Amino acid sequence: QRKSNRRQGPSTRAIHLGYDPATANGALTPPVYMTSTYAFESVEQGTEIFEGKREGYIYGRTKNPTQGLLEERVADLEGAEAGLVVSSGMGAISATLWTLLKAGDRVVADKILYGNTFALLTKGLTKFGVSVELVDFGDLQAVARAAAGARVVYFETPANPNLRVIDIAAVTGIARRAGALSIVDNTFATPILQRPLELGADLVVHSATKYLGGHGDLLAGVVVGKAADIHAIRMNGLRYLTGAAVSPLTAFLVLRGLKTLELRVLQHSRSALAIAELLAEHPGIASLSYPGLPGSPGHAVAKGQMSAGGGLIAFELKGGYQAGVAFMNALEIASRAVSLGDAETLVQHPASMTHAAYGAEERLRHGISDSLIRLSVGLENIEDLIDDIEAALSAVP
Ligand SMILES: C/C=C(/N=C/c1c(COP(=O)(O)O)cnc(C)c1O)C(=O)O
Repeated sequence: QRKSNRRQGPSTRAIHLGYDPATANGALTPPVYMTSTYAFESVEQGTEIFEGKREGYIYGRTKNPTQGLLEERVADLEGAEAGLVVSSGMGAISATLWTLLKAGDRVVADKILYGNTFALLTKGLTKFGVSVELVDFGDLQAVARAAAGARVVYFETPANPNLRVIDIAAVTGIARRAGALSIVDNTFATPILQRPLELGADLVVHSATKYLGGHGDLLAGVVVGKAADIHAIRMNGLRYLTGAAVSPLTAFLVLRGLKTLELRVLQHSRSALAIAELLAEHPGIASLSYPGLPGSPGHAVAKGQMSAGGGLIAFELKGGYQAGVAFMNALEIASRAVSLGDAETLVQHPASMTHAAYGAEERLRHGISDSLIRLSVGLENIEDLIDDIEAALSAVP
């Protein structure tokens, strides 16, 4: 019997919750159920499971024991009743939105989103009669005006790619008062640094491809929230709207990633802060955005909802686009690659890569400049990263 009934920390829960080796021949790590279907003891048993009268597994597109343990652990980390894991972040976002929305509904979303989320909203949902209104979520009056009559209010914070920070409690409060559901994409911060459900959000989505998996070796997506909502997204959004089922092997790899999530996110944050401080002092930097840095645009709001700044930094060089390209091409440890949250440091050019879906005019209107650089700070030793960045900065003509 434990001395205190204190709640265990996130790492302890991410490593131990919901699995007892005694249930699997003593295997310390959970089995990977590589099966597409499940045998019933009798027709009657199968019928009862289909009817939902009896717990059980039917077919790999909706449920799997390895996936289920991961869903339990991610939901626990986010403080959610339930979770659903699918095959990519876009799979989680589309399964969620297709389940909640029908023709005639309206979505209010922040203007700064991952490029393909922007495309799903503006080019995907609108084809089926859903209207989408992009609003500056920094202007709470504008959000309140737009949220009236909306079905969903959707945003990322910190947002991809310029690390814009949005006040979760303020925006989710506006959504609730308007009778709209609020959905927050928590990919950049992770539940280690911020838990939007505790701040009023109804649903949280993740690209588990990023920090949750943490090793650049998989694609997966997550949505967590109330059990009834997650059940509906599983049985509609996953089962027949998207079919975006995750591989049990991938679920096992994300389970493995979760064991070090806290360690990694705190290390990413320490290294990113050290690099942000270096860039803030560098004469060649024109603009810098890092939620954990005093003076950075979203720092005041970030301090109220994030326990550290995370691993992403967005900045521009004084020489604009050309200087940015020269800098990125001169890096030797950082890889020129999209994605983020990997052990490897990654650098990319949003305007021509992750946010090309916006188009040049929309990018400018939404504050994604052609000279913006997005840096995902990895787990390499910080001295090596600083040497690499300083050398690349001095290589800029
Ligand atoms: C190449 C991918 C990048 N991002 C993706 C992403 C997704 C979509 O997640 P999947 O890629 O479908 O797992 C959802 N939500 C956020 C905040 C994201 O950044 C990238 O920016 O570099």
